[in-house]
Amino acid sequence: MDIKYLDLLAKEFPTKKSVITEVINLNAILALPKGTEHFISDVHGEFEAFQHILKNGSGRIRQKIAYLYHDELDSTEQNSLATLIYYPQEKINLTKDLIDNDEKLNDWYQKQLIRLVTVAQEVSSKYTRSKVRKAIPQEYSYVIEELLFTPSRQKQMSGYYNNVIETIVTLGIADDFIVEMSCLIQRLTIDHLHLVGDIYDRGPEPDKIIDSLMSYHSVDIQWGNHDVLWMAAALGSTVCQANVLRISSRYNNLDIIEKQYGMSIRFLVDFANKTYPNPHESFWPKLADEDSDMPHEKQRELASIQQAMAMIQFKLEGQIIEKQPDLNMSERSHFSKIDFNLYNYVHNGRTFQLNQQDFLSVNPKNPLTLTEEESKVVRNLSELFSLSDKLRKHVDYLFSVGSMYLVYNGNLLYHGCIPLDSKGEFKEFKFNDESYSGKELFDFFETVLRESYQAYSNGCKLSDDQLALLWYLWTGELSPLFGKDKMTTFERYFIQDKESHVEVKNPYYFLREEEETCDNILINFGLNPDTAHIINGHTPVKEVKGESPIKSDGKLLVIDGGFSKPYQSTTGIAGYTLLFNSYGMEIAVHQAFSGSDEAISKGQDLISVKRDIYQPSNRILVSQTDIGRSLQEQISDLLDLKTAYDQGILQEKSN
Ligand SMILES: O=P(O)(O)OC[C@H]1O[C@](O)(COP(=O)(O)O)[C@@H](O)[C@@H]1O
Ligand SMILES: [Mn+2]
Repeated sequence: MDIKYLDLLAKEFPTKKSVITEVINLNAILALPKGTEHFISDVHGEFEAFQHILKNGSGRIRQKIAYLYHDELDSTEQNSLATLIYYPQEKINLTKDLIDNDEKLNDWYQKQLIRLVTVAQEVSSKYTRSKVRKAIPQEYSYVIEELLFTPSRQKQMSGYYNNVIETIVTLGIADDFIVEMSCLIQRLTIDHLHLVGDIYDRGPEPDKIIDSLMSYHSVDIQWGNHDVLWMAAALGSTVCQANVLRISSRYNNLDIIEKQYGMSIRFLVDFANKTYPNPHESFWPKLADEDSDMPHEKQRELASIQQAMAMIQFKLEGQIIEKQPDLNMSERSHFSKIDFNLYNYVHNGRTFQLNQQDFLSVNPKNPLTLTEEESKVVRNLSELFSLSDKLRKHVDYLFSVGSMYLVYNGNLLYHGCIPLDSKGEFKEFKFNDESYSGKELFDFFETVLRESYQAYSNGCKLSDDQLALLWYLWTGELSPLFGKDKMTTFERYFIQDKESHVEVKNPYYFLREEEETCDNILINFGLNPDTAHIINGHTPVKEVKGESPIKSDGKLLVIDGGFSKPYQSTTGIAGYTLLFNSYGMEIAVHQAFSGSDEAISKGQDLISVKRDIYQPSNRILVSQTDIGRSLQEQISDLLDLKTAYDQGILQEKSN
């Protein structure tokens, strides 16, 4: 090994003894069971449901409780302990309301504390002490360490536990202590979280999801089409900004724009009210059940905004399509194709009649040109997007932990698809005389995104190519994040005939049922098809129609979390998440989440079934993971350093 590198390493390990200690420590870590990976996708702004699944580790905590307490506690008591761990403060408050006798309450506290310590011991058992120590909150570190690290039998017998726990209750810090212990259990149950895309759109609180991810202990993100739409909007893409505003008004989520991201869009509301005061019914907002009694006038205003933004969107999209023939999307430049005398347009030899004639902001002679007022709206919006510090912070975060795909512990993770032709060959996307397919296509778009981010961070405007490609990622036929032949937004607004609304999925979505397809993909990404899995988000699994999230005999797993309330009628249940721990992989099936209040009062996890994907014959150890491989490299470097000390090439430094 390079002597310069050894010299550097020697600064951290100046003596032979310190080298040996570290080698023993790292070797011990390699022999531990692998940590639990948790995969979640398509959370679509549903913060509460997302939090619930984070808190319960997709049922993992409830499993641990069942394992520890199957003899001692019945299922209701086990649920109650689980709820305490997920929502400690709320559960304490609820209990205080129910128990008005101090003695009984103290008794309750003591019981719960002992149970929490037992669960915490169980979930910390597969980590080194040093890792657990780092996760323990400062305030009670001494007591928690004392309770966790000393053999429980011995202490239970001597009454030691009861004594410590009694003191906690007498000192009046039991509430705090329970909260800290519960958070520690949550923290230790999941070692690493993968979010397989689509944090944004449809639901009300994507910003809170990102905030909670930012404080989560270990996470990566595979960008979804909706995430990239917001990232591109933040980087100054006006066409993506128009899409974001259109979708936000469609789902009554303008508060995200105005309150959370601090953009004051009064000018847009005024413009929309004036330009489209009587919007067509197809622009009416999609409301959550709890908002269904929204006053008509407010709904009308949202529809006006949606229509005004849709018109701007279709113009800007048409402009990009005409400027960039390489996108191969001329069919999607709708306004250029409309006959504004007959209000119809011809597509594939068929004439489609439009369902409305309200094109008040469109000049039939120059249908793609923004009016002066629209230009002003676009300029103002663009400025607002560039000024939002919070959005900027969130997008910085998405770039820092996110990517188009990820290879992690021998598995391949991506949101959408690998575009294929009907024979299963990788489809080529041609742009500026270059062709990209398979992994190269993902890498190409990743570079486009990162270079655009760099340019924007340096205060530069994005190039036309960059702007075109970012928008294409959202909606283009060969976008690995989208995976359909077209996005029929225009048709759904303007054409009655439902046939025109169909979006045809890329052949990938039926070919992924076959092992050969999955093997080809895995090989293309440099993975071993005999052991690797593909983890895929994006498409709701239609369980009601008999579809399974497990494809190709378990090689590919679709884990659309089905969080999005407006889509739950399609899926039949809410959706799926995945766990990968030292015993193998299992899919958790979730029922629709009806709010944390209900979860607390009913004490239910809403996870109905677990399906095993694969179970290796032996437990998987850290040595078999990516981290394990890097620890093995560190050990080998340290052994080189030891040899250098042994042979006198380097001198030990005593301090
Ligand atoms: O139901 P909406 O809001 O009109 O959205 C439909 C659009 O969303 C998409 O399904 C994309 O969103 P997803 O990534 O969540 O599937 C498009 O294919 C479709 O045109
Ligand atoms: Mn998606």
